[in-house]
Amino acid sequence: MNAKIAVDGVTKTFDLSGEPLVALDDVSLEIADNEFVTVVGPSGCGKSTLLNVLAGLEAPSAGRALVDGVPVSGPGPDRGVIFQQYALFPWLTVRGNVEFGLKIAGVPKVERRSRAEHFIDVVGLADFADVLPKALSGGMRQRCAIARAYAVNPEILLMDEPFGALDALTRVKLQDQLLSAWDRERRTVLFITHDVDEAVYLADRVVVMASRPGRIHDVVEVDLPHPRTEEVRLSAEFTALRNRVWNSVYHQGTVAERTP
Ligand SMILES: Nc1ncnc2c1ncn2[C@@H]1O[C@H](COP(=O)(O)OP(=O)(O)OP(=O)(O)O)[C@@H](O)[C@H]1O
Repeated sequence: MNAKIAVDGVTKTFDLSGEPLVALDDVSLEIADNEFVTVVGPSGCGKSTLLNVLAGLEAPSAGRALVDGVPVSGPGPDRGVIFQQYALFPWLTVRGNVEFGLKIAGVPKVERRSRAEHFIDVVGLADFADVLPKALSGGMRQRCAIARAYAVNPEILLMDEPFGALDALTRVKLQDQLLSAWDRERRTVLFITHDVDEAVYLADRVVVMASRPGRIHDVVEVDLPHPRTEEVRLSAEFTALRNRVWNSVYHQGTVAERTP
């Protein structure tokens, strides 16, 4: 595989009140250019730590994270990060928030405006461009955060449970919007979730992690067709994959015991 992202034997140990805590134990993973990979696993298995290492927010204790073959040494404009809590500036409008990253990147005003407009439209917020975040619903705020991340044109999107705080209906809508944005503007995506359905619906590949120590337990290829639609979501193929991932997440002991 021509890897866009490579995680090469990454171990991350934290100091927990004087005791070492192995959050990631010798984790290796390759993600191809424009691939959509989701990560699921029990609480505390190291999903966010893995994402933070790739974002350059945490340094590995051993091993390396590489982007285009270059070791990650800190955050960079090639990687857009979206967290569960939409970190919008409350004093800026939707347009102002989306333009902010472009301003920092030194993009001239006219281009800033047209790029922001384009991505606000992509996430379906055109009618709310001049509204402050306090007047938006949770789902709209998260769409604004996604537009902001997309606008700076990062090659990689690192998303840490971006829809975790939303109700089920909004979540499904945002999954569809994210996928249609991804169909139009392909990116390499690493997307963390607790939701097995979400993991399967969005992904080309689902990585299942296990805890204590945090490690990769299973990798499931998702060969469902694109565009993903309600028909795909309700198909027998989707259900079979979902059951497979569910068993891998919730019956890890059983699977491991069967492995010689
Ligand atoms: N800064 C830190 N200092 C000490 N321990 C940490 C730190 N960050 C994470 N940990 C520990 O590392 C382990 C993995 O945490 P991480 O947040 O990566 O898991 P997670 O799979 O994302 O969990 P969740 O699904 O609950 O968000 C946990 O046991 C956590 O307590």
